[in-house]
Amino acid sequence: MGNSYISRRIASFGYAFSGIAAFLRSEPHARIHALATVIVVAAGCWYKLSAPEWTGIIMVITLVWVTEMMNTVVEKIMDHLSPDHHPKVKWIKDVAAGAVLIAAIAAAITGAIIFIPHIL
Ligand SMILES: Nc1ncnc2c1ncn2[C@@H]1O[C@H](COP(=O)(O)OP(=O)(O)OP(=O)(O)O)[C@@H](O)[C@H]1O
Repeated sequence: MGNSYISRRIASFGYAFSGIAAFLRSEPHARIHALATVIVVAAGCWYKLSAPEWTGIIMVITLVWVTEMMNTVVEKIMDHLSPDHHPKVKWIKDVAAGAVLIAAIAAAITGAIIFIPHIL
């Protein structure tokens, strides 16, 4: 029983990693986020950010990735369940996109607060 529980948990990790790979393969947005993440992490190493600064950067990078992935999931669900144009679908997709926008604004402000003093 213990072994099968562990095998199921390992399989779940496999599905989660294949989900991340599928997101990167199918969504051009995801590749832009990946490039932006690499640039921000490289800049963080270059400016030798402190532990609290890294924590802030990692939190907002995560927030942007998670909201973008959930927004994509919402879009795919709605396109699958309701391919026709519908005001309720518009509301759902617009609110999901709004969540991504909030995360992106928070990331831009946090990035500015952390990096501008280093650059100056
Ligand atoms: N079935 C629909 N019914 C009503 N409005 C829709 C529908 N599909 C899309 N829209 C409108 O078009 C906008 C864009 O939707 P879409 O699914 O094309 O996402 P997108 O912003 O192009 O995302 P991506 O570029 O990641 O594909 C939605 O936010 C919504 O306002």
